[in-house]
Amino acid sequence: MTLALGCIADDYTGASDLANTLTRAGLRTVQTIGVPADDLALPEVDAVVVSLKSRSIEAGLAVSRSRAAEAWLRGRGAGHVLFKICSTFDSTDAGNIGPVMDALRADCGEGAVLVTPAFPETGRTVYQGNLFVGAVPLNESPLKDHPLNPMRDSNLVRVLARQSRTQIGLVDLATVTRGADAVRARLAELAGKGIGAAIIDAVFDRDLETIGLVAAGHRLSVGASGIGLGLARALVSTGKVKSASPSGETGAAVGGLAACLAGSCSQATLQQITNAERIMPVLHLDPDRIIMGAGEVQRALDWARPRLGEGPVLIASSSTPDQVTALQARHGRDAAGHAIEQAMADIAENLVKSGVRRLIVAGGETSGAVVDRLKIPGFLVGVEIAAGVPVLRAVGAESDMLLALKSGNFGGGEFFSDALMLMR
Ligand SMILES: Nc1ncnc2c1ncn2[C@@H]1O[C@H](COP(=O)(O)OP(=O)(O)O)[C@@H](O)[C@H]1O
Ligand SMILES: O=C(O)[C@@H](O)C(=O)COP(=O)(O)O
Repeated sequence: MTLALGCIADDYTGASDLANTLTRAGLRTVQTIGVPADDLALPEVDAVVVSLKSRSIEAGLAVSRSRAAEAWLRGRGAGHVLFKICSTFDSTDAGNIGPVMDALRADCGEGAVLVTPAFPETGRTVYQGNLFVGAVPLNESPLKDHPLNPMRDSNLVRVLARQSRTQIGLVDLATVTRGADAVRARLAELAGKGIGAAIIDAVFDRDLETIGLVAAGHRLSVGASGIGLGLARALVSTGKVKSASPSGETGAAVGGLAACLAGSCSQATLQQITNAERIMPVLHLDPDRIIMGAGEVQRALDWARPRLGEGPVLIASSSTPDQVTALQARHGRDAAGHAIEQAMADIAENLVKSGVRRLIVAGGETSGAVVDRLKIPGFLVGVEIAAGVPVLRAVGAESDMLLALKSGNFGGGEFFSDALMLMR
């Protein structure tokens, strides 16, 4: 297998979002959990997305895991590696976008790396280096209240400069609009000044196509699914990949019981949970009791098991920004996040033992904890439920399962019922 494109995603929902985008753009794509074991049977593909849970861990660990993934991808022929980050640039001043980018850049000897989280299909656009989420700048969006990485600066040149050892430049929209040669000239100018990375503006998919054409001639890029779209279209239009029509199939129906877990506290997920109350039983966990180890997991299982035979259930730890802040003040941000993620993983593991084979998880870190606990080594990408969220079929796992890993911010108001309709 010689890969046309190698990808390293810093969380699992982000990885399935990218795998979905690449698949829809005609690349045969598989999503792996971590660096694949030698004996994992992978189909013949154009792109592999290695999913890491490295967005919110210590920067040194994120770097070493990302480099291991890069080595594996380059070893399979990937000339270009995309480091997939969140479309809302989720990170802190300690990292991990800057440190990982610096390390991958040093490994491949890249001049100036193109960086953009733009993903217009989901309302993420970048202008003059400022990230917009829908109609508002990042720092006015719900991401200002993210439980792990509150985003309070919209200027990505500044944000990335605080995390990286290299200077950060800007390739503005006027340059992108003039086309690929203008972008190449600007990048060369920045690299000549010793600037190691540039935020590049993008508002429409056509901007990402221009960026993809340029990036495909480089060894490394950093961004969200939008730049993945640009790269995929460039690989197809230049004949490096023969476009495969996305089958949208994940094989035979798996049947079995269905459940939903929500650990995301995003505004979108909170609304989706409220709407789900109309169509399925919903249990709201008590986060304090989870952290104190007070039997909350057992309470959830005792609640869920008798109901599962009747139809899907939803178990949520999610709370409003004020409640999240208060909980973190009582227990600490990392301790609270970790304990709740592990409780979700405990619940998922036991639900699968009870026969759940169709599982929807809302939240990137939450999905990471759940998928790790279920020891799923990889996924095939199926139909799209909502922009950035496909149905996934587990490969190489103990149980034949369908999953949907939803980024906290993605999906329409009826996401849970939309997903269940497509997961048979
Ligand atoms: N009620 C709560 N209070 C505080 N933190 C919570 C609560 N519920 C979940 N969390 C934590 O918040 C984080 C949410 O992150 P994540 O799952 O990545 O969601 P998103 O996709 O919205 O970023 C996780 O670490 C999760 O354990
Ligand atoms: O790019 C995106 O927005 C998503 O693919 C993503 O990374 C989601 O992260 P979470 O919101 O933490 O799930």
